[in-house]
Amino acid sequence: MRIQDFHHTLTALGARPCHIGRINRAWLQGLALDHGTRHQQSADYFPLKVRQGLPALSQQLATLARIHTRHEAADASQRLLVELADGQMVESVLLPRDGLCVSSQVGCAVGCTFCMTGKSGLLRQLGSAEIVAQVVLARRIRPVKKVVFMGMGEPAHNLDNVLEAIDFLGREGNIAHKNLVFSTVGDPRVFERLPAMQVKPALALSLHTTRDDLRASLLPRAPRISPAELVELGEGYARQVGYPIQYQWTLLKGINDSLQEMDTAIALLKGKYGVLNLIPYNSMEGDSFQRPDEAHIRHMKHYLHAGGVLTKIRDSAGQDIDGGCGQLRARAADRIDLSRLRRKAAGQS
Ligand SMILES: C[S@@+](CC[C@H](N)C(=O)[O-])C[C@H]1O[C@@H](n2cnc3c(N)ncnc32)[C@H](O)[C@@H]1O
Ligand code: SF4
Repeated sequence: MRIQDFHHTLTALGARPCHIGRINRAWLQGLALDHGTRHQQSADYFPLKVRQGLPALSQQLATLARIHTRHEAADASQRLLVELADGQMVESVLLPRDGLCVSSQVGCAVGCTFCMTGKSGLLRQLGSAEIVAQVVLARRIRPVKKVVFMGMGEPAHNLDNVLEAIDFLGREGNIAHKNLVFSTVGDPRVFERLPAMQVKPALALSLHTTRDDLRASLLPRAPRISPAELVELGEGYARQVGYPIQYQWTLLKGINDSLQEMDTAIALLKGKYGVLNLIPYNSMEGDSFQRPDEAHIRHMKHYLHAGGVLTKIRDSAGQDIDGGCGQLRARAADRIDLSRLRRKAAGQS
């Protein structure tokens, strides 16, 4: 379901923009849709037909997403396995300091070799209302002031829904535009659409290496844009919006953690309006990748810093609870007959 469908239904019931605005804000705060204010009860505010239609609409929104399981981690993050109306599952992660990581797709077509979400391929897109519903669920647990699109899926492959959700959260959801973070492997459409948005999100570019050939093998179905070109495009966007690009670098031992790689990263990123996030690989069962040793990761950070690149080490949240993107879902899917969900996604009975 898209947010615009929700709004069309309200308009058909006779709701005016001011009514729709109030209903939006109630939904986004996790309150009842007919929530009144201290000064004005809903009966005095909404037209009768709107009031009569709200219970059915509330029911529809409530079934968009519900918490299947909740896992609290030692680092104050919480992973939510969220069940959608058709039984598909996605992950949302409540991050420390009022952040939330949301999913934009069930599965992902890019197929990064180190990512659990990529293993299933794309099962289906999330509607914009399903993306926002993850924020609503999280807000019932604790405040959310930052939303990062770093959960399951490639936002650039579901642009209309993701941008609609960003616009809605930025206008009505009380979230600063720079606190909406669009994370992508990079796609020409991103650099056409984002600069034209009224709500311009911050951008995270999943770079992982400066080498074209290595990037092509790690991210097999990402658009073929060279790392140098990606950085140039990212720099243009960062200068336009006034907030830095976050370059993501999932650290894989012996693959993209050499000092030679760091030297080329310095050559590419020094002087750029960005920050490099080193994300130590979060291991999946039965794979061949490893994260580099702690001492090497710290050395890399200092080396990059000394070379003039602002660098941070970012562990995936909730290391003790299947912290890698897609791992919770994968475990649950082992238990709930994945093939049935695949048939459902393909529209077969
Ligand atoms: C899951 S992706 C979702 C957003 C988008 N598809 C992207 O790649 O930027 C968010 C980030 O998680 C990282 N990631 C995926 N699997 C990981 C793993 N096993 N360990 C560490 N980081 C991982 C990716 O490299 C990416 O930077
Ligand atoms: S890292 Fe991002 S683009 Fe790659 S498979 Fe995972 S979700 Fe998709």
